[in-house]
Amino acid sequence: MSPSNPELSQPPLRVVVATSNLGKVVEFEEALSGLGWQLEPLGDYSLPEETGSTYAENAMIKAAAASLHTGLPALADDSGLEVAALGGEPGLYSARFGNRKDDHERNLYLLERTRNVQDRRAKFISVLVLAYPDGHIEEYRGEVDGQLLEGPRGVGGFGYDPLFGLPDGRSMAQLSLEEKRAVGHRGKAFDALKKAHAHGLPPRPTGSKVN
Ligand SMILES: O=c1[nH]cnc2c1ncn2[C@@H]1O[C@H](COP(=O)(O)OP(=O)(O)O)[C@@H](O)[C@H]1O
Ligand SMILES: [Mg+2]
Repeated sequence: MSPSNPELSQPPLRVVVATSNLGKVVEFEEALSGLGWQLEPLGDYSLPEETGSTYAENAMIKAAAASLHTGLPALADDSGLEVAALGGEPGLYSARFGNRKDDHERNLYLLERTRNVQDRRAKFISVLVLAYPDGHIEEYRGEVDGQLLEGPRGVGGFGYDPLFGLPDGRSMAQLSLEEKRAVGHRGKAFDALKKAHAHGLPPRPTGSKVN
């Protein structure tokens, strides 16, 4: 390591993971290992309500609030499942679909709502927002197409993963963390983020844009 290289002499970029969803925390850590960032937990801080009308707005609300609270850059994800036969439901409201209380109940409700439905097309969408304390925002999006299964398969992942079928016949819950990152919506959004931050990018100078 040459001390004359300013990038290598920078301390690691500290980034707050602005989610209280444990499934997402695991995926953030796995996906970002290798970037050299120091990921900081959200701690006791409660994120504001998702009052936006798009995934990007919701992710921005969460990331900006966490960044303001901590004085550090903060990374948030807003994501959802869109089922073609339900006109894109649950979409933005995936986390509270049918007012069901947990992932298991929401999956049962989804199966109920799609019983005897022939068109099983579904897609997962993730939007990641990295917000800096000075108000600068970066946004990355990823999507994956699949088929709603007739019943749950697999025990990995979280949320609707056991009901989300991939072209190879497996459900998203049957993939390892690495496999889900390679084909999944959040993994694709992370790929875009990592591409923009390749070369061990140091904290961005105020006012300039990274992507
Ligand atoms: O990778 C995924 N697999 C399965 N379900 C997911 C995935 N990503 C998001 N979801 C579902 O969509 C919901 C999106 O939640 P949202 O991003 O609004 O807030 P959350 O971080 O509070 O859960 C999750 O609670 C989960 O049910
Ligand atoms: Mg949401």
